[in-house]
Amino acid sequence: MDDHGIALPLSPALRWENDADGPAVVLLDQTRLPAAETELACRDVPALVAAIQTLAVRGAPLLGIAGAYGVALAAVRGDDVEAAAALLADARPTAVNLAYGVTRALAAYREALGERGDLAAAASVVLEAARELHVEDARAAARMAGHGRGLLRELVPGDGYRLLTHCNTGVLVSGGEGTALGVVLAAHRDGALARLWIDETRPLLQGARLTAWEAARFGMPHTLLADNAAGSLLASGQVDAVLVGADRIAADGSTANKVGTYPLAVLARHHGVPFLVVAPTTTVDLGTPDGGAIHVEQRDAGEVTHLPVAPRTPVAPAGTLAYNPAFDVTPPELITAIVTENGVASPVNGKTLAALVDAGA
Ligand SMILES: CSC[C@H]1O[C@H](OP(=O)(O)O)[C@H](O)[C@@H]1O
Repeated sequence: MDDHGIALPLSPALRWENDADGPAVVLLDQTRLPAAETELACRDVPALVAAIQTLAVRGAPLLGIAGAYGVALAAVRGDDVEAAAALLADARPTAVNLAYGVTRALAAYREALGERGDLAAAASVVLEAARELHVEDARAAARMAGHGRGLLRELVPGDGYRLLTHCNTGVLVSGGEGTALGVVLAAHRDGALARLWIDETRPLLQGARLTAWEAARFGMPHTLLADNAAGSLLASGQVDAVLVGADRIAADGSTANKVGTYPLAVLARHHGVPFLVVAPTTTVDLGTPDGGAIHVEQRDAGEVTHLPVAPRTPVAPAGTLAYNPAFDVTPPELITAIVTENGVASPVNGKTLAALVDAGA
């Protein structure tokens, strides 16, 4: 429930548990989807860090929530909370939300400990801080969906939207119903979604494995495509808008998102198709001035040379070198609008973006 007593749809991707086996951050293991829906109970911070690094839990807003619960897990266990927070914040570099969630939880812990000097009391305070972030993100997801559906009504004549998305941005990245896919879901619930085109999103196939799984669960009309087919699809006139998420939005509106987003933005601009980024203001990092200052995570070559699902069949000869940036950066001039829980920034620039961040302060 949110603070107005309104039932908020909380994501199935992550929950806190403290049962006979002790405290745990319980995840829907995203490395096993779509073949299996299995839970992964992280009972200490090293296990949660490993889950973050293997993308058992992933997606910027959800990483922030996981990081905050990780600090709470260390506190409840009586571990070194400062050391645990450092491990969590460094688990993945690009999504600003992870460091944000960890920092916010750690600040709550430090304040409580300073005031009361009581570890148990501080542990309950930081757990409540994690829960607050969780609900805030679910509320932000609902508000982004509202702003996004309004923008689509302005941009796309009639109903029957044909929307293209990249990677995965639904319940599996959120405390609630997601970012970009949350907007698509709202359009679907309005009866306005004719087709969701899903980029498979090499190399880890978040689109094929996760977005198609979410679209099927919600009954959305959807079609999967190889990333390389997006250009001819846009050229064919079958896409009314492209919607993507974000991992870090710099102060000038430059946006880091899953690799393949930047070429999609160039294609969308070339074909005159609106390109929308949907992200909560916790993904905006006014301390990072522009795209060149964003640290893009480089990941293991094995993710490119092997399929991402068991038995991880090699698709290249042994010893093949691979270039595997997890993200790329789209400049603000290629982005039609950034949709946040506080409203829409368009044109995308430092002024319109800062106004949305300030609106939530
Ligand atoms: C809206 S957060 C989802 C965002 O995170 C994904 O990256 P990863 O799967 O590596 O966590 C991708 O960039 C999505 O757009």
